[in-house]
Amino acid sequence: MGVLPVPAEVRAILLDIEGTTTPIAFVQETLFPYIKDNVKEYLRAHWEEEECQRDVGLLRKQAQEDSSLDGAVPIPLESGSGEEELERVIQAVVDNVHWQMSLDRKTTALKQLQGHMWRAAYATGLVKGEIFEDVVPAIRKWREAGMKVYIYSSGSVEAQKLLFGYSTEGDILELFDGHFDTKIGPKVESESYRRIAASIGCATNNILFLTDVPREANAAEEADTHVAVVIRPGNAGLTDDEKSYYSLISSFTELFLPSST
Ligand SMILES: CSCCC(=O)C(=O)COP(=O)(O)O
Ligand SMILES: [Mg+2]
Repeated sequence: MGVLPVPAEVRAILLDIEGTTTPIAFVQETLFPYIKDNVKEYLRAHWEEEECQRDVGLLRKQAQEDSSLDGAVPIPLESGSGEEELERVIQAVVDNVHWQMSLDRKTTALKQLQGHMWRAAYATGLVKGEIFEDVVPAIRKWREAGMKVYIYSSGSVEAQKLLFGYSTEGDILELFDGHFDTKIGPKVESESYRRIAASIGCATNNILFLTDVPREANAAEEADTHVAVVIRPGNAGLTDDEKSYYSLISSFTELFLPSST
């Protein structure tokens, strides 16, 4: 087992979810198929609700921005009433969601809808958020040492709270001091890490960001945030350059806090 000393100036640990706290397989083989299989039925059942209409509005706006992309799927406005017209628009939303998911896009519009759809899957016990076994004990230790702990995922804050609120370890939301999603900015842009630091009320170099994705680590580092790349079973491989450049950990237990005994 390796040991990675945490710089003394670090006051907060910022955690990615997929590939860091949680197996990629859980997201790709459980959460995402649930959306693909249920989106049409969900839209039919919730179409008249304000939240659903807000989600569709966001998806429509995103579709307009995406109109020049290969394979993009537009979402028309409902013109008139009637079952057939409703089905036409719903089918366009379904096709748009499937298209975005085929590219694993991280748009806020897609992530908002996904978060709302997973509510029922978690609440009925169909799905439980999977978490690597080292995660909870390590976070407890960090918190005892006075560290603040935050989540930053492309998954919406609502989706994050469901995953940790209905997890294989029970409701562990109390372990986190806050949550960030793409509303603060994309994970591959350094400005997002400056905004997160401002929101936490610290300097960017008071934060250590743990992620499986080198592009995200690179963006955080550009903002002067400390980073470590997490290697978990099922994660994408790293290049030799990435392996030698980044601090790597394969378990949260490898982080060594200055005050740890
Ligand atoms: C928060 S649960 C769903 C995860 C998700 O939708 C996703 O895109 C994962 O992105 P991450 O930034 O956690 O790698
Ligand atoms: Mg990730």
